[in-house]
This record gives sequence, C-alpha cells and structure tokens, in this order.
Amino acid sequence: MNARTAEHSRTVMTDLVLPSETNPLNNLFGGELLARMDRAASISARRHSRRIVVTASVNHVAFNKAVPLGSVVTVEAKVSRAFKTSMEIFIDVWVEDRESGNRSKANEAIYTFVAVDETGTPVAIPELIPETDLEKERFAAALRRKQLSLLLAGKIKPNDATELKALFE
Ligand SMILES: CC(=O)SCCNC(=O)CCNC(=O)[C@H](O)C(C)(C)COP(=O)(O)OP(=O)(O)OC[C@H]1O[C@@H](n2cnc3c(N)ncnc32)[C@H](O)[C@@H]1OP(=O)(O)O
Repeated sequence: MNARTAEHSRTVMTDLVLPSETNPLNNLFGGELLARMDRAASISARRHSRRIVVTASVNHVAFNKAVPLGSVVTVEAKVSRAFKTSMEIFIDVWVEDRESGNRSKANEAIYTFVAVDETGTPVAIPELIPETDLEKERFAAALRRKQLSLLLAGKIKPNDATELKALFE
C-alpha cells in the first residue's frame, strides 16, 4: 500500500451561516459546526484511505470564537496521522471578514476515523507522510492523543498509555 502525503487528504468546505443554523444569540449552533467538521473530516479520511470510513471518536473540540449569522465559514480538514486502521484528522475552522476578506481562525477539532470494509470490519490503510513543520508537529503528537482517547474510552489500561506516561517521567 503506497504511503500518501497529508496534503493529499486536504479537504476544504466553505459555506454561509444561515438563520436556521444559529442559536438565540444569532451565532452558529455548535451542533451544526460539529456536523460540518464531521463531513469535511470524513471526506479527508476517505481521500487518504480510499475506503468506507466511520467516525470513531471526537477527541477534541474548542469553540473559541462565536461565528455570527451571515459569516462565511471555511472548514479545512487533513489527516494528521494514519495508524493501522484508524486516522487522526485535524480540522481548522476559519471565518472570513466581510470587508477585508481576511481569514481568522475561529475553532479547531480533532476527530478519529476508522476505515472499514462492507461488513464494518476495520481494514488496513496506507501510511501518512507529513511534510510541513505543522504536519510533522501534529503527526508527532498524534500517538499521545490516540492513547488518551483509548484510555478515556476504557479501551486500554493506564500502563499501556506509554506516550502519556512519558509526559510525567
Ligand atoms: C461517517 C460517519 O459519521 S459514521 C457514523 C458514526 N460512526 C459510527 O457509526 C461508527 C460506529 N463504531 C464502529 O463501527 C466501531 O466501533 C469502529 C469501527 C469505529 C471500531 O471498531 P472496533 O471493534 O473497536 O475495532 P478495533 O478495536 O479494532 O479498533 C479499530 C481502530 O480504531 C481505533 N479506535 C477505536 N476506538 C477509538 C477511540 N475511541 N479513539 C481513538 N481510536 C479508537 C483503535 O485503536 C484501532 O486503531 P488502529 O487499528 O489504527 O490501531
């Protein structure tokens, strides 16, 4: 299986914030943003693996900045590391200023997707090659995040979270 670059999986989705997608403060509803991020991450995971992919976990979400009604929102997803059958996807959310056109970072999230066959059984995926400094940084920390997610889900024992333990040694 040929390794693929992180850039190969880059997925960019740009859309408006409509009235039906806002909360009582007229800002984008959190669940709507989660759905947009899930869609972009799913396409990104599919581009890397060329397989059916399912969301296994939402590892991290930060709603740092409210996104007002009418905003132009860009969701950018990229695979940050591929393991055996699972992939970590980093999602950056940008909002475009109407007058200047400048983009500012509003939110970010990290999702885990698993590639599966037609019966839903996990299948092996290609390795990921990080190229830029940011891609390399995210790649390096991904194993630690995977162990944290598995630990919180009760799927590994604390002793098996070697990367996490190393932080405290
Ligand atoms: C596109 C969509 O939105 S689909 C809708 C939402 N998602 C779903 O319906 C998925 C439902 N869940 C499932 O089908 C299963 O739980 C799966 C396929 C995600 C995992 O199946 P499991 O039987 O747990 O498989 P298994 O234990 O072999 O894990 C598969 C991989 O997922 C990883 N994984 C499983 N759970 C987690 C988790 N909570 N956090 C991080 N990684 C996880 C495992 O570490 C393993 O990774 P690796 O092979 O790269 O080392």
